[in-house]
Amino acid sequence: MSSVMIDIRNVSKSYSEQGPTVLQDISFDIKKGEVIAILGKSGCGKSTLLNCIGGFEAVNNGQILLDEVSIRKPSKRCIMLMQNYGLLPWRSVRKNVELGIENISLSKQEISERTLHYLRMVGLEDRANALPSELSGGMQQRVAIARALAMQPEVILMDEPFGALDTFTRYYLQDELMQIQRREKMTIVLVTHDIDEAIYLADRILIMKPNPGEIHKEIVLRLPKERNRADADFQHYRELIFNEFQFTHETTIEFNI
Ligand SMILES: Nc1ncnc2c1ncn2[C@@H]1O[C@H](COP(=O)(O)OP(=O)(O)OP(=O)(O)O)[C@@H](O)[C@H]1O
Repeated sequence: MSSVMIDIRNVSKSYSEQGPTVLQDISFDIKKGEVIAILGKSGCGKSTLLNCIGGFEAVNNGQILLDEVSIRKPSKRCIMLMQNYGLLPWRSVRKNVELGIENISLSKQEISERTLHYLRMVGLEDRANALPSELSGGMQQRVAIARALAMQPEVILMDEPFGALDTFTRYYLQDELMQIQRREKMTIVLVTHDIDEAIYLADRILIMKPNPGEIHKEIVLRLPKERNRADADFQHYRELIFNEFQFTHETTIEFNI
């Protein structure tokens, strides 16, 4: 994992001429196969940054390069996984996964085989004919992950992908995602509010600060790929990040007994 894949150079962004600067002079790079988490308080510009990387929003200054070519519009090499799953309610699970690969030059059999392959990978091949409404939130997110994987992108952008799920489903899907990421060697950029999720999944965490949105700190996680939320190194990073957000030690409470 060494070559730079995405290069974000001095990027600034406002949504309108008179509007506030949402992103200011943001620069960092993302290596092929790397998992980057972008962490920050609400409104600091995380989703805006992700949308600029995906080519859904234009930048005002600077540029974003994918393999040295400027990103100006969305591409199949780099796709977005939304928090609300983006499934079509009238299409079966299988048909939802096929949606992403219908318009590329694959035969019907190839589409069907690829769809089943990724549904199997997320453990849902036996629900292929169900409608999204017949599945739990976690299962719907697995369908969305299978649909994204079936497109075989090189980069997956994730905006709070597990935010709406309960803790156990979230842990389960985080584990599943990491196994798939290792197998498929995808590059992932993950926006999250969840400090533990960032430490559990990422190689590197970028902490943003708001008004205007800037990269405040980069934390390289020197942890093995197989992580344990309970071990001392994990706690060390948790404390480091909590302190960055000044969650801890803002006030001292004394108890007089
Ligand atoms: N399409 C838009 N038009 C105008 N302003 C926008 C638009 N999208 C976002 N903003 C503004 O840009 C700022 C950053 O929003 P953004 O959604 O990128 O932040 P965020 O860090 O992802 O927030 P959250 O964690 O709450 O999702 C906010 O002030 C928001 O109101």
